[in-house]
Amino acid sequence: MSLVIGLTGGIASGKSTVSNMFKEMNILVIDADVEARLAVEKGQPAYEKILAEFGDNILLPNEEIDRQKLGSIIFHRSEKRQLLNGIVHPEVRKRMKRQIEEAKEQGEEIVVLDIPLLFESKLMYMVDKTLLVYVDNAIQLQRLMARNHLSKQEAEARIQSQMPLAEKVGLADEVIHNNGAITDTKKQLITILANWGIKK
Ligand SMILES: Nc1ncnc2c1ncn2[C@@H]1O[C@H](COP(=O)(O)OP(=O)(O)OP(=O)(O)O)[C@@H](O)[C@H]1O
Repeated sequence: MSLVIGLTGGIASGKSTVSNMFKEMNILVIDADVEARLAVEKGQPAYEKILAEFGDNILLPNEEIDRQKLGSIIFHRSEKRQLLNGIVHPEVRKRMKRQIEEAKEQGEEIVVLDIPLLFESKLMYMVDKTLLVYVDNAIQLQRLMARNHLSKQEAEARIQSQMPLAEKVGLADEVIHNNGAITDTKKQLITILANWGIKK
């Protein structure tokens, strides 16, 4: 069998926590955020395109793209954000597809794609099953404030800029409720995998 699982959630909902559980089970995880970083490295197709659009003042002294600077440029300018996404997203999709193919060739039966914006970017076609890591809003707020040292207001603003987790619940094949202890989260994961025919 071969199964591609799309893992998603919201900010600080517990995606990395669940992704680490997959890795501990020796299941390959492809991380969209990592691929997005690699896709804009010097020498990659997106690099020259970004320079052509944004100019070389977005470069660091080592000629790599200053992603923070780029982030601040696109933060308040949606047309620039769309332009950048139009360059980077197709490359990320290509990289992930290539890795899925390579993994299958090497006999991997299960591959996880960790994609924070799986539903927003409508990438469901890339996976066989979708798995959402859900937390209640109050816990999400607490964990985000603690992890990123944010005020309540800052954390709320970040959560509110995303598609509500409650809305994502309706789109996912399976949901892990990550409100409780990590051990409980792990149990839910094992049950879901068993439902999908995967024994770990
Ligand atoms: N069940 C849990 N109990 C207690 N703390 C948890 C639990 N799950 C996750 N956390 C903590 O909550 C924070 C957010 O979890 P994690 O980093 O896994 O989320 P994420 O969805 O990957 O976040 P992001 O997409 O924002 O990087 C982390 O500090 C993590 O250690």
